Amino acid sequence: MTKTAAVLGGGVIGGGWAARFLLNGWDVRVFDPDPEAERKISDVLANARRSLPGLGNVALPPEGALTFHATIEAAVQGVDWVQESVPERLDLKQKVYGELQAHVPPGAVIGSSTSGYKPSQLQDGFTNAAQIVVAHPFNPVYLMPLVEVVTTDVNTPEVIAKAKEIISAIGMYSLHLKKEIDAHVADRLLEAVWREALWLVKDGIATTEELDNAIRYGFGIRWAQMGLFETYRIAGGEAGMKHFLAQFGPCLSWPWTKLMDVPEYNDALVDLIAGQSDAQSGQHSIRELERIRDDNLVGMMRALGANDWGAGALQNAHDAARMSEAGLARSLDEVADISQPILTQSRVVPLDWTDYNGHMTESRYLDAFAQSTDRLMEIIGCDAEYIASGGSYFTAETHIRHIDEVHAGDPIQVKTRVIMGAGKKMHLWHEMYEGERLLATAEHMLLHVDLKTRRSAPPAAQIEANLTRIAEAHAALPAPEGLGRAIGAPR
Ligand SMILES: NC(=O)C1=CN([C@@H]2O[C@H](COP(=O)(O)OP(=O)(O)OC[C@H]3O[C@@H](n4cnc5c(N)ncnc54)[C@H](O)[C@@H]3O)[C@@H](O)[C@H]2O)C=CC1
Ligand SMILES: C[N+](C)(C)CC(=O)CC(=O)[O-]
Repeated sequence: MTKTAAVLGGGVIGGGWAARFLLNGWDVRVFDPDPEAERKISDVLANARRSLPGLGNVALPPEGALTFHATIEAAVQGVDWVQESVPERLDLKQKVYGELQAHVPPGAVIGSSTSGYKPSQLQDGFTNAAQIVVAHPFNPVYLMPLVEVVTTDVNTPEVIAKAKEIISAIGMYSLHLKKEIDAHVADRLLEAVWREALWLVKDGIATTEELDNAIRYGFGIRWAQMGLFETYRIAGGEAGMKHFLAQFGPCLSWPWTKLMDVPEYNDALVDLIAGQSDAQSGQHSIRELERIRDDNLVGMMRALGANDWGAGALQNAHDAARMSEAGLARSLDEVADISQPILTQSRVVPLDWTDYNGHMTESRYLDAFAQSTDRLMEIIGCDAEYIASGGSYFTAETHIRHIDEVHAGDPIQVKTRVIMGAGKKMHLWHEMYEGERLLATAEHMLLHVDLKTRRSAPPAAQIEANLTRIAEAHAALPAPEGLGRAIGAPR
Protein backbone atom coordinates (compact mmCIF):
# COMPACT_ATOMS: atom_id res chain seq x y z
CA MET A 1 0.00 0.00 0.00
CA THR A 2 1.27 3.49 -0.85
CA LYS A 3 2.66 5.33 2.15
CA THR A 4 2.05 9.02 2.72
CA ALA A 5 4.20 11.80 4.17
CA ALA A 6 3.18 15.31 5.15
CA VAL A 7 5.77 18.02 4.51
CA LEU A 8 5.25 21.16 6.61
CA GLY A 9 7.33 23.97 5.09
CA GLY A 10 8.29 23.43 1.46
CA GLY A 11 11.46 25.52 1.10
CA VAL A 12 14.96 24.29 0.29
CA ILE A 13 14.78 21.39 2.75
CA GLY A 14 11.05 20.63 2.75
CA GLY A 15 11.15 20.57 -1.07
CA GLY A 16 14.07 18.14 -0.92
CA TRP A 17 12.21 15.85 1.49
CA ALA A 18 9.10 16.01 -0.71
CA ALA A 19 11.19 14.93 -3.72
CA ARG A 20 12.96 12.13 -1.78
CA PHE A 21 9.61 10.67 -0.61
CA LEU A 22 7.83 11.11 -3.97
CA LEU A 23 10.59 9.48 -6.01
CA ASN A 24 10.62 6.55 -3.60
CA GLY A 25 6.94 5.97 -4.31
CA TRP A 26 5.36 7.84 -1.38
CA ASP A 27 2.43 10.22 -1.71
CA VAL A 28 3.31 13.66 -0.32
CA ARG A 29 0.93 16.23 1.18
CA VAL A 30 2.39 19.72 1.59
CA PHE A 31 1.41 22.63 3.82
CA ASP A 32 3.26 25.92 3.27
CA PRO A 33 1.53 29.33 3.50
CA ASP A 34 3.86 30.86 0.89
CA PRO A 35 1.91 31.35 -2.38
CA GLU A 36 5.16 30.54 -4.22
CA ALA A 37 5.55 27.18 -2.45
CA GLU A 38 4.17 25.08 -5.31
CA ARG A 39 6.54 26.67 -7.83
CA LYS A 40 9.52 26.35 -5.48
CA ILE A 41 8.84 22.67 -4.80
CA SER A 42 8.40 21.96 -8.49
CA ASP A 43 11.87 23.46 -9.15
CA VAL A 44 13.44 21.23 -6.49
CA LEU A 45 11.49 18.26 -7.83
CA ALA A 46 12.75 18.93 -11.36
CA ASN A 47 16.35 18.75 -10.10
CA ALA A 48 15.57 15.58 -8.15
CA ARG A 49 13.89 13.86 -11.11
CA ARG A 50 16.99 14.63 -13.16
CA SER A 51 19.46 13.15 -10.69
CA LEU A 52 18.03 10.69 -8.15
CA PRO A 53 16.44 7.96 -10.32
CA GLY A 54 19.79 7.24 -12.03
CA LEU A 55 21.82 7.27 -8.80
CA GLY A 56 21.38 3.55 -8.27
CA ASN A 57 21.36 0.56 -10.61
CA VAL A 58 17.76 -0.53 -9.92
CA ALA A 59 14.64 1.38 -10.94
CA LEU A 60 12.78 3.26 -8.21
CA PRO A 61 9.04 2.61 -7.80
CA PRO A 62 6.51 4.74 -9.72
CA GLU A 63 6.48 8.30 -8.39
CA GLY A 64 3.88 9.10 -5.71
CA ALA A 65 1.25 11.85 -5.89
CA LEU A 66 2.01 15.41 -4.72
CA THR A 67 -0.83 17.49 -3.25
CA PHE A 68 -0.97 20.89 -1.56
CA HIS A 69 -3.23 21.66 1.42
CA ALA A 70 -4.47 24.88 2.98
CA THR A 71 -4.04 23.83 6.62
CA ILE A 72 -1.84 21.61 8.76
CA GLU A 73 -4.96 19.69 9.75
CA ALA A 74 -5.69 18.80 6.13
CA ALA A 75 -2.07 18.03 5.26
CA VAL A 76 -1.54 15.44 8.01
CA GLN A 77 -4.70 13.39 7.38
CA GLY A 78 -3.83 9.67 7.33
CA VAL A 79 -0.06 10.14 7.03
CA ASP A 80 2.71 7.77 8.18
CA TRP A 81 5.36 10.49 8.52
CA VAL A 82 5.30 14.23 9.12
CA GLN A 83 8.45 16.19 8.25
CA GLU A 84 8.55 19.67 9.73
CA SER A 85 10.88 21.99 7.78
CA VAL A 86 9.70 25.45 8.75
CA PRO A 87 12.30 28.21 9.32
CA GLU A 88 14.80 27.73 12.16
CA ARG A 89 12.88 29.63 14.84
CA LEU A 90 11.87 27.80 18.01
CA ASP A 91 8.67 29.81 18.54
CA LEU A 92 7.51 29.01 14.98
CA LYS A 93 8.36 25.32 15.29
CA GLN A 94 6.54 25.09 18.63
CA LYS A 95 3.49 26.78 17.09
CA VAL A 96 3.46 24.09 14.39
CA TYR A 97 3.79 21.26 16.98
CA GLY A 98 0.98 22.84 18.99
CA GLU A 99 -1.31 22.70 15.99
CA LEU A 100 -0.15 19.24 15.00
CA GLN A 101 -1.01 17.55 18.26
CA ALA A 102 -4.77 17.69 17.67
CA HIS A 103 -4.63 16.25 14.15
CA VAL A 104 -1.64 13.98 13.56
CA PRO A 105 -2.37 10.23 13.36
CA PRO A 106 -1.13 8.48 16.53
CA GLY A 107 1.11 6.04 14.60
CA ALA A 108 2.93 8.68 12.55
CA VAL A 109 6.53 9.71 13.15
CA ILE A 110 7.04 13.48 13.36
CA GLY A 111 10.55 14.37 12.16
CA SER A 112 12.02 17.85 12.49
CA SER A 113 14.66 19.07 10.03
CA THR A 114 16.05 21.44 12.65
CA SER A 115 19.76 22.11 12.26
CA GLY A 116 20.29 23.23 15.83
CA TYR A 117 17.44 22.60 18.28
CA LYS A 118 17.37 19.60 20.57
CA PRO A 119 14.37 17.25 20.40
CA SER A 120 13.49 18.02 24.06
CA GLN A 121 12.96 21.66 23.02
CA LEU A 122 10.48 20.51 20.36
CA GLN A 123 8.72 17.91 22.53
CA ASP A 124 8.28 20.17 25.57
CA GLY A 125 4.66 20.35 26.66
CA PHE A 126 3.07 18.55 23.71
CA THR A 127 0.71 15.59 24.15
CA ASN A 128 2.28 13.72 21.25
CA ALA A 129 5.88 14.37 22.37
CA ALA A 130 6.69 10.64 22.04
CA GLN A 131 6.19 10.90 18.27
CA ILE A 132 8.57 13.86 17.80
CA VAL A 133 12.19 13.18 16.81
CA VAL A 134 14.85 15.26 15.13
CA ALA A 135 15.48 13.95 11.60
CA HIS A 136 18.15 16.36 10.40
CA PRO A 137 18.99 15.97 6.69
CA PHE A 138 21.61 17.46 4.39
CA ASN A 139 21.10 19.58 1.32
CA PRO A 140 20.11 18.38 -1.31
CA VAL A 141 17.91 15.99 0.66
CA TYR A 142 17.02 14.02 -2.49
CA LEU A 143 20.68 13.00 -3.01
CA MET A 144 22.47 13.25 0.36
CA PRO A 145 21.85 10.09 2.38
CA LEU A 146 22.61 11.26 5.94
CA VAL A 147 19.81 11.85 8.45
CA GLU A 148 20.85 12.62 12.04
CA VAL A 149 18.19 11.02 14.20
CA VAL A 150 18.10 12.59 17.66
CA THR A 151 15.72 11.25 20.30
CA THR A 152 15.03 11.55 24.03
CA ASP A 153 13.79 9.19 26.73
CA VAL A 154 10.27 10.35 25.87
CA ASN A 155 10.39 8.62 22.47
CA THR A 156 9.19 5.02 22.46
CA PRO A 157 11.36 2.25 20.96
CA GLU A 158 8.56 1.73 18.40
CA VAL A 159 8.78 5.33 17.18
CA ILE A 160 12.57 5.17 16.95
CA ALA A 161 12.47 1.83 15.10
CA LYS A 162 9.81 3.12 12.69
CA ALA A 163 11.81 6.30 12.03
CA LYS A 164 14.92 4.28 11.15
CA GLU A 165 12.96 1.82 9.02
CA ILE A 166 11.36 4.56 6.95
CA ILE A 167 14.62 6.49 6.54
CA SER A 168 16.24 3.32 5.23
CA ALA A 169 13.29 2.55 2.93
CA ILE A 170 13.77 5.89 1.16
CA GLY A 171 17.48 5.17 0.61
CA MET A 172 18.88 7.27 3.48
CA TYR A 173 21.21 6.53 6.39
CA SER A 174 20.19 7.09 10.04
CA LEU A 175 22.90 8.29 12.36
CA HIS A 176 21.24 7.88 15.77
CA LEU A 177 22.94 10.12 18.31
CA LYS A 178 23.61 8.74 21.77
CA LYS A 179 22.55 12.01 23.45
CA GLU A 180 20.86 15.19 22.35
CA ILE A 181 23.13 18.19 21.91
CA ASP A 182 22.74 21.61 20.26
CA ALA A 183 23.37 21.34 16.49
CA HIS A 184 23.74 17.52 16.69
CA VAL A 185 27.03 16.14 15.32
CA ALA A 186 27.62 16.98 11.68
CA ASP A 187 26.72 20.66 11.96
CA ARG A 188 29.19 20.97 14.85
CA LEU A 189 31.93 19.75 12.53
CA LEU A 190 30.74 22.04 9.76
CA GLU A 191 30.52 24.97 12.16
CA ALA A 192 34.15 24.48 13.19
CA VAL A 193 35.33 24.58 9.57
CA TRP A 194 32.98 27.48 8.76
CA ARG A 195 34.21 29.61 11.70
CA GLU A 196 37.84 29.00 10.86
CA ALA A 197 37.14 29.81 7.20
CA LEU A 198 35.48 33.12 8.13
CA TRP A 199 38.56 34.06 10.14
CA LEU A 200 40.90 33.15 7.30
CA VAL A 201 38.95 35.38 4.87
CA LYS A 202 38.54 38.21 7.40
CA ASP A 203 42.25 38.16 8.24
CA GLY A 204 43.12 38.30 4.52
CA ILE A 205 44.92 34.93 4.57
CA ALA A 206 42.88 33.39 1.73
CA THR A 207 39.85 34.15 -0.43
CA THR A 208 36.60 32.18 -0.46
CA GLU A 209 37.76 30.59 -3.73
CA GLU A 210 41.15 29.60 -2.33
CA LEU A 211 39.54 28.02 0.72
CA ASP A 212 37.10 26.09 -1.50
CA ASN A 213 40.10 24.91 -3.53
CA ALA A 214 41.81 23.74 -0.33
CA ILE A 215 38.75 21.58 0.29
CA ARG A 216 37.95 20.30 -3.19
CA TYR A 217 41.55 19.59 -4.25
CA GLY A 218 42.49 18.29 -0.82
CA PHE A 219 40.77 16.93 2.22
CA GLY A 220 37.21 17.22 0.87
CA ILE A 221 37.72 14.35 -1.57
CA ARG A 222 39.24 12.24 1.20
CA TRP A 223 36.40 13.03 3.59
CA ALA A 224 33.78 11.92 1.06
CA GLN A 225 35.14 8.41 1.12
CA MET A 226 36.76 7.77 4.52
CA GLY A 227 35.81 10.64 6.78
CA LEU A 228 38.24 12.01 9.34
CA PHE A 229 39.42 9.21 11.62
CA GLU A 230 40.00 6.52 9.02
CA THR A 231 41.88 9.04 6.87
CA TYR A 232 44.14 10.06 9.77
CA ARG A 233 44.70 6.42 10.76
CA ILE A 234 46.32 5.88 7.35
CA ALA A 235 48.26 9.14 7.76
CA GLY A 236 49.94 7.59 10.80
CA GLY A 237 51.71 5.14 8.50
CA GLU A 238 52.17 1.51 9.52
CA ALA A 239 51.78 2.39 13.20
CA GLY A 240 48.34 3.87 12.46
CA MET A 241 46.42 6.21 14.74
CA LYS A 242 48.85 6.02 17.70
CA HIS A 243 51.70 7.34 15.58
CA PHE A 244 49.45 9.96 14.02
CA LEU A 245 48.48 11.22 17.49
CA ALA A 246 52.07 11.17 18.70
CA GLN A 247 53.13 13.30 15.74
CA PHE A 248 50.28 15.80 15.64
CA GLY A 249 49.02 15.71 19.25
CA PRO A 250 51.27 18.55 20.44
CA CYS A 251 49.81 20.98 17.88
CA LEU A 252 46.47 20.73 19.71
CA SER A 253 47.93 23.17 22.23
CA TRP A 254 49.53 25.40 19.60
CA PRO A 255 47.61 28.26 17.98
CA TRP A 256 46.54 26.25 14.93
CA THR A 257 42.97 27.43 15.21
CA LYS A 258 40.91 30.50 16.14
CA LEU A 259 37.86 28.41 17.00
CA MET A 260 37.77 29.60 20.57
CA ASP A 261 36.83 33.04 19.25
CA VAL A 262 34.18 34.19 16.73
CA PRO A 263 34.67 36.90 14.10
CA GLU A 264 32.28 39.76 14.73
CA TYR A 265 29.18 39.32 12.60
CA ASN A 266 28.63 42.74 10.98
CA ASP A 267 28.00 44.36 7.56
CA ALA A 268 31.71 44.51 6.79
CA LEU A 269 32.06 40.73 7.25
CA VAL A 270 28.93 40.04 5.18
CA ASP A 271 30.15 42.32 2.36
CA LEU A 272 33.59 40.73 2.41
CA ILE A 273 32.34 37.12 2.27
CA ALA A 274 29.40 37.73 -0.09
CA GLY A 275 31.56 39.93 -2.38
CA GLN A 276 34.23 37.25 -2.71
CA SER A 277 31.56 34.59 -3.21
CA ASP A 278 29.99 36.67 -6.04
CA ALA A 279 33.40 37.11 -7.67
CA GLN A 280 34.04 33.37 -7.35
CA SER A 281 30.69 31.96 -8.52
CA GLY A 282 28.48 34.84 -9.68
CA GLN A 283 28.82 33.81 -13.34
CA HIS A 284 26.51 30.84 -12.57
CA SER A 285 22.88 31.10 -11.47
CA ILE A 286 21.90 29.17 -8.34
CA ARG A 287 19.97 26.69 -10.55
CA GLU A 288 23.11 26.12 -12.65
CA LEU A 289 25.17 25.58 -9.51
CA GLU A 290 22.58 23.11 -8.23
CA ARG A 291 22.83 21.10 -11.43
CA ILE A 292 26.64 21.15 -11.40
CA ARG A 293 26.55 20.04 -7.74
CA ASP A 294 24.03 17.26 -8.46
CA ASP A 295 26.00 15.95 -11.49
CA ASN A 296 29.14 15.81 -9.34
CA LEU A 297 27.38 14.18 -6.38
CA VAL A 298 25.84 11.50 -8.59
CA GLY A 299 29.20 10.81 -10.29
CA MET A 300 31.04 10.57 -6.96
CA MET A 301 28.48 8.38 -5.26
CA ARG A 302 28.33 6.07 -8.27
CA ALA A 303 32.13 5.82 -8.23
CA LEU A 304 31.97 4.88 -4.54
CA GLY A 305 29.31 2.31 -5.44
CA ALA A 306 31.75 0.57 -7.78
CA ASN A 307 33.99 0.05 -4.73
CA ASP A 308 30.99 -0.78 -2.53
CA TRP A 309 32.13 1.90 -0.11
CA GLY A 310 30.60 4.71 1.95
CA ALA A 311 27.56 6.39 0.39
CA GLY A 312 27.98 4.11 -2.66
CA ALA A 313 27.68 0.99 -0.50
CA LEU A 314 24.52 2.41 1.07
CA GLN A 315 23.06 2.95 -2.40
CA ASN A 316 24.01 -0.61 -3.39
CA ALA A 317 22.13 -1.93 -0.34
CA HIS A 318 19.10 0.17 -1.32
CA ASP A 319 19.31 -1.29 -4.84
CA ALA A 320 19.52 -4.83 -3.45
CA ALA A 321 16.45 -4.24 -1.28
CA ARG A 322 14.51 -2.99 -4.32
CA MET A 323 15.31 -5.84 -6.70
CA SER A 324 12.31 -8.04 -6.20
CA GLU A 325 9.87 -5.10 -6.40
CA ALA A 326 11.61 -4.08 -9.64
CA GLY A 327 11.00 -7.60 -11.03
CA LEU A 328 14.66 -8.66 -10.92
CA ALA A 329 15.35 -12.27 -9.91
CA ARG A 330 18.43 -13.37 -7.95
CA SER A 331 17.92 -17.10 -8.45
CA LEU A 332 16.22 -19.42 -10.92
CA ASP A 333 13.36 -19.96 -8.44
CA GLU A 334 12.59 -16.25 -8.55
CA VAL A 335 12.31 -16.09 -12.36
CA ALA A 336 8.61 -15.59 -13.08
CA ASP A 337 8.49 -17.34 -16.48
CA ILE A 338 11.53 -19.26 -17.64
CA SER A 339 10.06 -19.73 -21.16
CA GLN A 340 10.45 -16.01 -21.88
CA PRO A 341 13.55 -13.75 -22.04
CA ILE A 342 14.57 -12.96 -18.46
CA LEU A 343 14.46 -9.40 -17.13
CA THR A 344 18.07 -8.77 -16.10
CA GLN A 345 18.02 -5.02 -15.70
CA SER A 346 15.49 -2.31 -14.90
CA ARG A 347 17.04 1.08 -14.25
CA VAL A 348 17.27 4.70 -15.31
CA VAL A 349 20.16 6.05 -17.43
CA PRO A 350 22.37 7.88 -14.88
CA LEU A 351 23.68 11.42 -15.43
CA ASP A 352 27.27 10.19 -15.78
CA TRP A 353 26.44 7.80 -18.64
CA THR A 354 25.98 10.50 -21.29
CA ASP A 355 28.49 12.13 -23.64
CA TYR A 356 29.12 15.21 -25.82
CA ASN A 357 26.41 13.99 -28.23
CA GLY A 358 23.85 14.33 -25.45
CA HIS A 359 22.93 10.65 -25.26
CA MET A 360 24.08 7.46 -23.55
CA THR A 361 27.66 6.91 -24.52
CA GLU A 362 28.80 3.70 -26.23
CA SER A 363 30.92 2.30 -23.41
CA ARG A 364 27.91 2.43 -21.09
CA TYR A 365 25.99 0.05 -23.35
CA LEU A 366 28.65 -2.54 -22.63
CA ASP A 367 28.51 -1.54 -18.97
CA ALA A 368 24.74 -2.12 -18.89
CA PHE A 369 24.94 -5.40 -20.81
CA ALA A 370 27.79 -6.60 -18.59
CA GLN A 371 25.59 -5.95 -15.55
CA SER A 372 22.85 -8.01 -17.20
CA THR A 373 25.33 -10.83 -17.76
CA ASP A 374 26.30 -10.60 -14.07
CA ARG A 375 22.60 -10.88 -13.14
CA LEU A 376 22.15 -13.93 -15.35
CA MET A 377 25.26 -15.48 -13.79
CA GLU A 378 23.79 -14.92 -10.31
CA ILE A 379 20.48 -16.44 -11.43
CA ILE A 380 22.18 -19.68 -12.52
CA GLY A 381 24.11 -19.84 -9.23
CA CYS A 382 27.40 -18.24 -10.28
CA ASP A 383 27.12 -15.78 -7.38
CA ALA A 384 29.72 -14.15 -5.11
CA GLU A 385 30.05 -17.31 -3.00
CA TYR A 386 30.59 -19.54 -6.05
CA ILE A 387 33.14 -17.09 -7.50
CA ALA A 388 34.99 -17.01 -4.15
CA SER A 389 35.16 -20.82 -4.36
CA GLY A 390 37.18 -20.50 -7.58
CA GLY A 391 34.81 -20.71 -10.56
CA SER A 392 33.51 -17.94 -12.81
CA TYR A 393 32.80 -16.93 -16.40
CA PHE A 394 35.03 -14.81 -18.64
CA THR A 395 33.63 -13.06 -21.73
CA ALA A 396 35.39 -14.26 -24.89
CA GLU A 397 33.51 -12.30 -27.55
CA THR A 398 30.97 -9.45 -27.72
CA HIS A 399 28.94 -7.88 -30.51
CA ILE A 400 26.79 -4.81 -29.73
CA ARG A 401 24.33 -3.13 -32.08
CA HIS A 402 23.27 0.46 -31.27
CA ILE A 403 19.77 0.75 -32.70
CA ASP A 404 18.23 3.87 -31.16
CA GLU A 405 19.25 6.73 -28.87
CA VAL A 406 18.56 6.95 -25.16
CA HIS A 407 19.14 9.87 -22.77
CA ALA A 408 19.96 10.54 -19.13
CA GLY A 409 16.88 9.96 -17.00
CA ASP A 410 15.21 7.52 -19.42
CA PRO A 411 14.06 4.19 -17.96
CA ILE A 412 15.68 1.16 -19.61
CA GLN A 413 15.20 -2.56 -19.30
CA VAL A 414 17.33 -5.46 -20.53
CA LYS A 415 15.88 -8.85 -21.34
CA THR A 416 18.22 -11.80 -21.71
CA ARG A 417 18.06 -15.07 -23.61
CA VAL A 418 20.34 -18.04 -23.22
CA ILE A 419 21.08 -19.14 -26.79
CA MET A 420 23.30 -22.00 -25.72
CA GLY A 421 24.50 -23.21 -22.36
CA ALA A 422 26.43 -26.42 -22.32
CA GLY A 423 29.76 -27.50 -20.88
CA LYS A 424 32.08 -24.54 -20.52
CA LYS A 425 30.12 -22.33 -22.96
CA MET A 426 27.46 -19.76 -22.27
CA HIS A 427 26.05 -17.91 -25.29
CA LEU A 428 23.83 -14.93 -24.34
CA TRP A 429 21.59 -12.53 -26.22
CA HIS A 430 20.55 -9.27 -24.51
CA GLU A 431 17.98 -6.79 -25.79
CA MET A 432 17.77 -3.28 -24.28
CA TYR A 433 14.44 -1.45 -24.37
CA GLU A 434 12.87 1.82 -23.33
CA GLY A 435 9.26 0.67 -23.06
CA GLU A 436 8.59 -1.11 -26.36
CA ARG A 437 11.41 0.72 -28.18
CA LEU A 438 14.42 -1.51 -28.95
CA LEU A 439 17.58 0.47 -28.19
CA ALA A 440 20.39 -2.03 -28.57
CA THR A 441 21.26 -5.71 -28.69
CA ALA A 442 24.33 -7.52 -27.40
CA GLU A 443 25.59 -10.99 -28.12
CA HIS A 444 28.18 -12.49 -25.81
CA MET A 445 30.10 -15.76 -25.73
CA LEU A 446 31.41 -16.60 -22.29
CA LEU A 447 33.59 -19.42 -21.07
CA HIS A 448 33.58 -20.93 -17.63
CA VAL A 449 37.03 -20.69 -16.03
CA ASP A 450 38.94 -22.03 -13.08
CA LEU A 451 40.09 -18.84 -11.34
CA LYS A 452 43.24 -20.54 -10.01
CA THR A 453 44.59 -21.80 -13.33
CA ARG A 454 42.91 -18.95 -15.31
CA ARG A 455 41.99 -21.54 -17.94
CA SER A 456 38.61 -22.71 -19.17
CA ALA A 457 37.10 -25.53 -17.12
CA PRO A 458 33.64 -27.09 -16.70
CA PRO A 459 31.26 -25.35 -14.26
CA ALA A 460 29.79 -27.02 -11.18
CA ALA A 461 27.04 -29.50 -12.09
CA GLN A 462 24.25 -27.33 -10.62
CA ILE A 463 25.33 -24.29 -12.61
CA GLU A 464 25.40 -26.27 -15.84
CA ALA A 465 22.00 -27.82 -15.02
CA ASN A 466 20.45 -24.38 -14.38
CA LEU A 467 21.96 -22.94 -17.54
CA THR A 468 20.80 -25.87 -19.65
CA ARG A 469 17.29 -25.56 -18.21
CA ILE A 470 17.03 -21.96 -19.34
CA ALA A 471 18.65 -22.68 -22.73
CA GLU A 472 16.16 -25.48 -23.42
CA ALA A 473 13.21 -23.27 -22.45
CA HIS A 474 14.48 -20.40 -24.62
CA ALA A 475 15.13 -22.73 -27.60
CA ALA A 476 11.37 -22.74 -28.24
CA LEU A 477 11.47 -18.97 -28.97
CA PRO A 478 12.07 -17.74 -32.54
CA ALA A 479 15.74 -16.89 -33.22
CA PRO A 480 16.40 -13.23 -32.39
CA GLU A 481 16.77 -10.90 -35.37
CA GLY A 482 20.47 -10.09 -35.73
CA LEU A 483 21.79 -13.19 -33.95
CA GLY A 484 25.28 -14.11 -35.17
CA ARG A 485 25.68 -10.85 -37.11
CA ALA A 486 29.11 -9.41 -37.71
CA ILE A 487 29.67 -5.80 -38.77
CA GLY A 488 28.41 -5.64 -42.32
CA ALA A 489 28.98 -3.15 -45.16
CA PRO A 490 26.48 -0.23 -44.89
CA ARG A 491 23.34 -0.94 -46.95
N1 LIG B 1 19.06 25.11 4.23
C1 LIG B 1 19.85 24.18 4.73
O1 LIG B 1 21.01 24.01 4.32
C2 LIG B 1 19.37 23.26 5.80
C3 LIG B 1 18.29 23.60 6.61
N2 LIG B 1 17.84 22.71 7.56
C4 LIG B 1 16.71 23.04 8.44
O2 LIG B 1 15.50 22.91 7.70
C5 LIG B 1 14.52 23.83 8.17
C6 LIG B 1 14.01 24.64 7.00
O3 LIG B 1 15.09 25.34 6.42
P1 LIG B 1 15.09 25.78 4.88
O4 LIG B 1 14.34 24.83 4.05
O5 LIG B 1 16.51 26.09 4.55
O6 LIG B 1 14.27 27.15 4.97
P2 LIG B 1 13.45 27.88 3.81
O7 LIG B 1 13.36 29.28 4.22
O8 LIG B 1 14.04 27.58 2.46
O9 LIG B 1 12.03 27.18 3.86
C7 LIG B 1 11.12 27.34 4.93
C8 LIG B 1 9.72 27.18 4.38
O10 LIG B 1 8.81 27.14 5.47
C9 LIG B 1 7.65 27.88 5.08
N3 LIG B 1 6.93 28.29 6.29
C10 LIG B 1 7.07 29.41 7.02
N4 LIG B 1 6.21 29.36 8.05
C11 LIG B 1 5.50 28.21 7.97
C12 LIG B 1 4.48 27.59 8.74
N5 LIG B 1 3.99 28.16 9.84
N6 LIG B 1 4.01 26.39 8.35
C13 LIG B 1 4.49 25.78 7.25
N7 LIG B 1 5.46 26.33 6.48
C14 LIG B 1 5.97 27.52 6.84
C15 LIG B 1 8.20 29.04 4.27
O11 LIG B 1 7.20 29.59 3.43
C16 LIG B 1 9.31 28.34 3.48
O12 LIG B 1 8.84 27.84 2.24
C17 LIG B 1 15.22 24.63 9.25
O13 LIG B 1 14.89 24.09 10.50
C18 LIG B 1 16.69 24.46 8.96
O14 LIG B 1 17.51 24.55 10.09
C19 LIG B 1 18.38 21.46 7.69
C20 LIG B 1 19.43 21.07 6.88
C21 LIG B 1 20.03 21.95 5.93
C1 LIG C 1 23.94 25.60 7.42
N1 LIG C 1 23.13 24.52 8.03
C2 LIG C 1 23.42 24.53 9.45
C3 LIG C 1 21.73 24.84 7.80
C4 LIG C 1 23.53 23.28 7.36
C5 LIG C 1 22.83 22.03 7.74
O1 LIG C 1 22.06 21.95 8.67
C6 LIG C 1 23.15 20.79 6.98
C7 LIG C 1 23.73 20.94 5.59
O2 LIG C 1 23.04 20.59 4.62
O3 LIG C 1 24.86 21.39 5.45
